[in-house]
Amino acid sequence: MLKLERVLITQGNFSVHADMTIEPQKKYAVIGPSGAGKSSLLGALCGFVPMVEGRLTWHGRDITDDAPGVRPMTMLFQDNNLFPHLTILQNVGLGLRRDLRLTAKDKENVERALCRVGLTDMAQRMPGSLSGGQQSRAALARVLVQGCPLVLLDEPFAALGPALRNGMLDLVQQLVTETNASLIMVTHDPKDVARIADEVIFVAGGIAHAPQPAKALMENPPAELRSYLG
Ligand SMILES: Nc1ncnc2c1ncn2[C@@H]1O[C@H](COP(=O)(O)OP(=O)(O)OP(=O)(O)O)[C@@H](O)[C@H]1O
Repeated sequence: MLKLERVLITQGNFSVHADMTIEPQKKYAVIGPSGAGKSSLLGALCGFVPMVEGRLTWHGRDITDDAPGVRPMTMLFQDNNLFPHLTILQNVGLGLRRDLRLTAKDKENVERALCRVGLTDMAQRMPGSLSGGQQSRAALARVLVQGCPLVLLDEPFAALGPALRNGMLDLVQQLVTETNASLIMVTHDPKDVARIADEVIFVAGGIAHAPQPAKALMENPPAELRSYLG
């Protein structure tokens, strides 16, 4: 499990506190007002944003100062981060090897991941020749090959239409279940919470609140959450 122990995350003058445990094989939605610190929280977990106090542990091991690349997590951003000059196969392969010297087994893994997201026929295409939804699938395949126990998504499908978005959310849900990963996903949409989350991390007023069961929290939100939900 991942533990945030009395953590303080800062970005310039902004700061947010967090003290919580992320359990294995659970799905968490991170919600809260704009500018509350949701992206900062995910960035800090990945090692892109500094934790100036407290510590982060993974199965009891302190990983607070570990470089992003060696942490047990992978993050999918809204723009998918596909490299335009590389094929879809190469983009997914980067999830396994940065120098793209893929072994036969690596290639098999990449092809299996592409097949799992329905992109087998697109392997040799460039990202620019794919639709937004297909690009999202390719980015998901790259997350999949990494096989990380924690998958972090920062509003990854905000640019897609509602039907496609829901399809991607369902696919994410299936993939994290199949790989026994935990999911931590920032969203602005309460419908996403109902669709995907076991637990909710509510971020507001300088605090990332410890996770609470999604259904009970959304049915009976405390005042601060109620005013956010409107
Ligand atoms: N690189 C940075 N330098 C200084 N301040 C920053 C930086 N990045 C973000 N911030 C500030 O940190 C605060 C939290 O930003 P963050 O992006 O984490 O919020 P958020 O809850 O994800 O917002 P949104 O829902 O609008 O995406 C904001 O006040 C923002 O201005």
